[in-house]
Amino acid sequence: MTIAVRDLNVELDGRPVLKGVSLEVPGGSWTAVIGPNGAGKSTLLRAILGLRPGRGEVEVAGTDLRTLKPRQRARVVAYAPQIPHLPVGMTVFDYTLLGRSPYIPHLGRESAHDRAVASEVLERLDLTALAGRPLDHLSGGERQRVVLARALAQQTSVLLLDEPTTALDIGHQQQVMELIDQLRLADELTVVTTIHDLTLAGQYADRLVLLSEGQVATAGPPSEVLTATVIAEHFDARVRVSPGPGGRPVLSLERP
Ligand SMILES: Nc1ncnc2c1ncn2[C@@H]1O[C@H](COP(=O)(O)OP(=O)(O)OP(=O)(O)O)[C@@H](O)[C@H]1O
Repeated sequence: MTIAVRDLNVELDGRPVLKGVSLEVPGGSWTAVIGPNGAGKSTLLRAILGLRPGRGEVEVAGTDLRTLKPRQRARVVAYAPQIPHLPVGMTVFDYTLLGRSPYIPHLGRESAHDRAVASEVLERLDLTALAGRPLDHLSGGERQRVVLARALAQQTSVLLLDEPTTALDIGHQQQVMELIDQLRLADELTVVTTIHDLTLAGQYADRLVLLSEGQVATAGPPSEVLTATVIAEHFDARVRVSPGPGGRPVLSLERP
């Protein structure tokens, strides 16, 4: 499912946060939205989801998600927010099962299939041992994977993930990124992630979109976007960029 954003402008508290943003994410591809703190990355994800009103067009497979009811929307797009609301006392399994809500009839109960999907997702994310644990008894990284589990349990064609790896150790970062990539290839998922780890973004995404002060500063394949000059200009950081696996750029910080 293609995502198309055209000339999107979003104001929050009367302040322009996104200014004339346009981007096209082809179906089955992975786009990483990068940029400094406060650039508007999370706002862009929420606008695609239809949760931030704005001027301009946002379409997923030709449909403006703002015109859909929440249940319909949740069958098309799954969203893992950066700071999720986690119900106190709810177990990991029940929280993951919430991802099946769009498929459960009103006043109905989840089916054996819904429970099987939730179990399978927990297994793939290495969370089976925590299934009965309350959410408030988890570490930050465990909680982050559970939020991703809930999103994956929705089995949508589009995944919007806001900083899915920030709290994860290096092994779980790799596991989560590999899993997203496998799902993308196997099920032709369209993925948009915000991500601060630029090397990780460059290793997995087909395309990077660099937001700066609410505007698209540059967009393209990782090797074109992740240059020392671009990073210095927009992040005020000194980095060395060397070719990594498959020619994809690897960044290392250089002390001034
Ligand atoms: N609900 C809100 N009301 C008013 N301003 C907001 C709101 N949410 C975010 N902002 C402002 O909008 C700008 C963009 O915020 P956003 O969260 O989209 O940035 P970001 O690029 O995701 O940042 P970060 O990398 O720090 O997560 C920031 O200046 C922020 O202070």
